[in-house]
Amino acid sequence: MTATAMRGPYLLALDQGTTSTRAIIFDRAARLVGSAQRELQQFYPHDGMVEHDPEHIWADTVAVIRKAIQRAGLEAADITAIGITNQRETTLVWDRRTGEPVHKAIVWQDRRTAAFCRQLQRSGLEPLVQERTGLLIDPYFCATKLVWILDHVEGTRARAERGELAFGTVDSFLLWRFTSGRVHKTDATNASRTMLFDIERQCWDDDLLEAFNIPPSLLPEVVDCAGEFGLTQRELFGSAIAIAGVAGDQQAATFGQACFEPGMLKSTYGTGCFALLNTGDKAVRSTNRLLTTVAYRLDGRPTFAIEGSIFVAGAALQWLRDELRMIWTAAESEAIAGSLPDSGGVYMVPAFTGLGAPYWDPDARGAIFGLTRDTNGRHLVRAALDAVAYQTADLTAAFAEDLRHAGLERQRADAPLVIRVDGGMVANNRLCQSLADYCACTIERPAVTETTALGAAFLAGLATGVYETKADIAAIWQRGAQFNPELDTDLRVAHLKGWHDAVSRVRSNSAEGL
Ligand SMILES: Nc1ncnc2c1ncn2[C@@H]1O[C@H](COP(=O)(O)OP(=O)(O)O)[C@@H](O)[C@H]1O
Ligand SMILES: O=P(O)(O)OC[C@H](O)CO
Repeated sequence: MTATAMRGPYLLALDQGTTSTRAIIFDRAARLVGSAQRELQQFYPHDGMVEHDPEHIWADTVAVIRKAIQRAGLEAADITAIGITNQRETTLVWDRRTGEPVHKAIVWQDRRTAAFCRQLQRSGLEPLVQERTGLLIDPYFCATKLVWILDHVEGTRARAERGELAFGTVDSFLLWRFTSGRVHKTDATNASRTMLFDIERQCWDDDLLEAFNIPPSLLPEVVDCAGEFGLTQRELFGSAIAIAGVAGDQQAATFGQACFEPGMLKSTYGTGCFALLNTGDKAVRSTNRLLTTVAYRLDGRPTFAIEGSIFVAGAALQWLRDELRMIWTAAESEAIAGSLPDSGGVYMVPAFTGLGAPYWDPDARGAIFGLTRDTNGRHLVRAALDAVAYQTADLTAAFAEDLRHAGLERQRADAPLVIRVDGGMVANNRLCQSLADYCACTIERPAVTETTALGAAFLAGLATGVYETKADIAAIWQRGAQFNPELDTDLRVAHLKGWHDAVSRVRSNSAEGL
């Protein structure tokens, strides 16, 4: 269907992700009307360091929005509102007067503060961090990255103390630029990833700010995910557009998947994998080292989630493609892996940047086990896909236990756990089947798999009356495909055991195990 055959209102989602920046325009029924995308340059200045250029992020943002509007055959005035969604935890500091960043953005994957985090753990700060923020001490989150900038970029601490600088995640930086410095805000989901935000009281935490020695004047105001975030400067797109929604990308995907009820679970498979389980108005504390986070906040009321974050999912296939040159495209992994009954006893633990949930081991490194004389490239491809499924199975086991502890078991104990999946990898049917097999649950793939962008559009639509309630949005969500477990239970148990043996051998303290 062409844009002209469709009718407004139109919502524009800006999805600023780790590897690319996308603008997607949806109509009210979540049909895609126009889109544009730009790859984002990655900087690896040193082992374990990952940076982005904030000026690239800004230039790409403006360019993809203009292009998407043009491709949709629309004008800025036709867009009801913009929803912003972004790679989370990536940390920026800029000058309040000029808007100029003082350093490149330090990306969520960056491990430069690993030693500092170990020192903080030894100092006994972790229980306070867990209680207030729902997080664990890890280089992943903003706080230690921000401290690094204040301590390593000459003059920044003094300038911060004089109130001259602003800190924010990518959403805040974009809001600042869109509004020419008039708005310094973030939403509660992005704030909940900083390690400085009290998720129960929904405010910045003075004790943590003091412990990290962070001047409060740096911080943005924290607001709901749907509301008034200001207008884009008129010169940018021809006329001003209202910004009416903001959420971190994994939370936006949760919203785009219409996971509005406690017990609903989504898992997104891109560079990494991030699974969020809605726990309603209760901030459930994990007994399995999962994170407690804000899923979304509307009308001042937070809805919480527990989250399992896996750092490497699709990135393992990129590695097979770019470094080992075993495949030409990630997509061909489906046929290659599907040509084998299993990985032939080969296990790949893709801990390239350490292990995330539930292990949280920044010093673990990747390994391949079980090689024999007849192992070939196809086994490695299968092992890479299976590793994504095994890691998800670790998360679902942890989710199930946490729910039991919290007395939040699914409404019907005999109903299979359902995971709504999305992200670039889930085009792969072999992966979806392995997810169903190893997690022993039903996998639902929506008709629209751009759920991150869709979630941001939904939030902007809620704020502007395009949708009246979340129920309107839930009615739009449609299943595209379903996968059910087919693997024999004994094989499932044996393969998971093989995986856990492999994981225990890459742990930096291998005695710890799971
Ligand atoms: N058909 C496929 N099978 C397996 N992996 C895929 C497939 N298509 C894309 N990928 C992987 O998905 C990732 C891209 O997904 P995307 O959601 O765009 O990621 P991100 O938002 O993290 O940049 C890449 O790592 C790529 O290797
Ligand atoms: O940009 P993505 O899709 O790789 O997501 C990154 C996450 O938000 C990191 O927490």
